[in-house]
Amino acid sequence: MPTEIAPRDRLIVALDLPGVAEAEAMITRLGDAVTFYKIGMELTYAGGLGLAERLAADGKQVFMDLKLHDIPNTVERATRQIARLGARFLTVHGFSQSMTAALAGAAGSPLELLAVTVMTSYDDADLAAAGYAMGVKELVARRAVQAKQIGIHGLILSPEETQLVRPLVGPDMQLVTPGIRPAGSDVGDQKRIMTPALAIVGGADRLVVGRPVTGAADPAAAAESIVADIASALALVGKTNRT
Ligand SMILES: O=C(O)c1cc(=O)[nH]c(=O)n1[C@@H]1O[C@H](COP(=O)(O)O)[C@@H](O)[C@H]1O
Repeated sequence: MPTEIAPRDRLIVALDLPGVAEAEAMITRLGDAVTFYKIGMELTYAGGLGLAERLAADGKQVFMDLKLHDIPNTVERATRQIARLGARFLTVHGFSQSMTAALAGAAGSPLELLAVTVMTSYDDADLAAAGYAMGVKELVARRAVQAKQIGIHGLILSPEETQLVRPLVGPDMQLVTPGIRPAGSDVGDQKRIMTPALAIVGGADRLVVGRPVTGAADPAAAAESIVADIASALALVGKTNRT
């Protein structure tokens, strides 16, 4: 059965910062406002693996966003190493070989895999330029179904596709959406975006938010505001208890 997720645990803050000292300072500023952190490529390449282990040991939930994609042997062995950190989530690009290999590497560990469908900075024109003969929605749907068939635990997609994808994958896959922009915040390089409340109303289980929190004058207040939006949106749709 799906378990309850508190509104606060639905906010994942992306620690896209240049070093461990900056990340630790941000974590201190955020305090109890944030329970779930994402460590991506920038911080990992700046020595962030130890921080991931410390955060997990301190009781925070950790999402390693390393977007694995390589030959199956490499993906499987890399996943096995990452599983030792104590993180909850790891991203893998939504290609069948990589998803299958990552699942093998995570076997026997509590690590849950999230398949990246189509980056939220991409639109139909970007896919066409990369040689794809289908648009964003079609490719997200195709990769979502493949991920489900392979046994992947959840998906990274934009909030624009959650309503399309949920019926394709059933109730148990976690739909995790970056591309979150509170009203009035800078869009930056994102192309498929939505506010926190609308993303939750549309069926996102968890929201990944970086710059609107870490770049705010008061990051803890920005996080609390998003958590409040999530709680209101959940109340609106009467959905407090599903994953
Ligand atoms: O895998 C991700 O987390 C991810 C996938 C995607 O399609 N788009 C996307 O923005 N992300 C990540 O989500 C975060 C979004 O950050 P902001 O745009 O600053 O809120 C960044 O850490 C991205 O690496």
